[in-house]
Amino acid sequence: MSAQREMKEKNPWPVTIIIIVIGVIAIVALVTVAVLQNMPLSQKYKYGIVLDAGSSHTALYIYEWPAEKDNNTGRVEQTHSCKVKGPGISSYASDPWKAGESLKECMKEAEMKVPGKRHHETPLYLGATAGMRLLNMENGSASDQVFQAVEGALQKFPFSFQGARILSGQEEGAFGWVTVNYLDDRLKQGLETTGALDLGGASTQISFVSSNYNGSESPSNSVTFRLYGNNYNLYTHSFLCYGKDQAMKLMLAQQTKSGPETILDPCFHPGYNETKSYSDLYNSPCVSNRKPQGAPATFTHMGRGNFQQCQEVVKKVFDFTSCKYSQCSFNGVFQPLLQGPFGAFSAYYFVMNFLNLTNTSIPLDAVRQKIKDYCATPWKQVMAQHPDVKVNYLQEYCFGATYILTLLTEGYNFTSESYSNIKFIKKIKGSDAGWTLGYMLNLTNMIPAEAPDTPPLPHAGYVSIVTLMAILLFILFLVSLRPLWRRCSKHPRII
Ligand SMILES: Nc1nc2c(ncn2[C@@H]2O[C@H](COP(=O)(O)OP(=O)(O)OP(=O)(O)O)[C@@H](O)[C@H]2O)c(=O)[nH]1
Ligand SMILES: [Ca+2]
Repeated sequence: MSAQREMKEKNPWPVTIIIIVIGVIAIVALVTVAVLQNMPLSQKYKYGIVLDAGSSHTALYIYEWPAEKDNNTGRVEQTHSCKVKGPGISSYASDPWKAGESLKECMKEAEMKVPGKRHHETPLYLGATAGMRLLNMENGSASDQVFQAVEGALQKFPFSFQGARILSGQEEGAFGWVTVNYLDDRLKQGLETTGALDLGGASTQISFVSSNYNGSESPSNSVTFRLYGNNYNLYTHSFLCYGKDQAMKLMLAQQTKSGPETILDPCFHPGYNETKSYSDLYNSPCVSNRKPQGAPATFTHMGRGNFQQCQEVVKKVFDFTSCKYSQCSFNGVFQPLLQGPFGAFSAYYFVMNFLNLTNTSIPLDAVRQKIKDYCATPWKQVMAQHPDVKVNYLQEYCFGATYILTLLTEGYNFTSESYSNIKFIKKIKGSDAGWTLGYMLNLTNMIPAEAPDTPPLPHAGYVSIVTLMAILLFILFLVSLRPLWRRCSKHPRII
């Protein structure tokens, strides 16, 4: 018995095994804690809603981003959009209450799409563009009443309403540029940026970074940003009255100067024949001062379908005569040298997509030929070929395409070479191109001025290093116990 006990006491292995077991448990516990602590929490999302109150219609966009990554990059995505039925809010000037009512259907949709528990913290913004700019110029109190009606309607929803306001042309252009470059991940990576071309119904914007522009030549066209640690000096200009619908009014005003009863319009298809009212045509501040005296109530709008002649009329809506700067686009507006790739959206896309002309590697001459053939197609044939396209859109593609080509080449000075730098786009990675996302990112401070600090190690690397260090420490600990074992085995203690 006593010999057996002596053997046990001489043998240090049971102690060693206990130490090893405790050590292994400690390592497992350490690694588990490290892994759990660093695991992303179950994904929770935050939301933001922006209403784009454009001249032709209003659209609602819902954006979503992971709750812990407000300050991070390239993570905000559009999850839903809703097109408000009816015209833009500026068209309700004589019945403002209806402007508010018109938004309710899309707002109810937003209530369903955003999880209930996030409603009260979800910011809701309404930004109005050129339609309201024109109404405000024409009749300030009517514009105030429309805003009152719209605000009243939006406040009834459970979101955090942040107000409704008119965006300046600079803001509209700059936020469109931010959207495009944010979605393309160009800002975070400090890559060459993409210019933005937006063609709305009542105004159009051009925004790009040009290395020979520092803002000094025409300060009103300059917007500076510091985003993710990079400085940007953006050139931007918004041409009020040069959106597709108002430009058409300018073009028709050219043709009705003398107050004729009939016009044979080269920008409309042969066989097109509609009676239109002079007061409707001249109802906007873009043309109201040009209304011919003593014109009849209506005119017959007939189509001729001649692209070259259409180009001639369209050119007349631009003023190329005066420029007090080193270089201009048109109407005496400064524009630096075009630079880099461009994304062209809204009506640029609608029109070019309809005509299968979104591929800009097609030579400009071939593009012109295609538009020429399309314009010359009889109206009856066009309608028969596109029975499911809204007639209001269908009748305007000939003018739309001619206007786009003229604006790009004669207006902004794109050449047959630089035309291929343009991409006609609708969406980027699932989000619509337009000013709304950039507007929300700005108002929620979601783009930091400085590049965010990133952890020096990726998650897997961090876990491996912690594990390795733990094992190493444990081995060191065992080694440090060795003299103790030796002593134990040389001088066994006998109880
Ligand atoms: N073909 C076609 N045209 C469209 C469509 N949606 C809008 N448009 C037209 O394209 C032009 C520009 O539309 P938007 O970009 O929505 O213009 P907006 O935002 O209302 O106007 P702004 O306030 O000037 O920005 C207008 O003439 C619209 O009537 C569409 O789905 N198809
Ligand atoms: Ca717009």
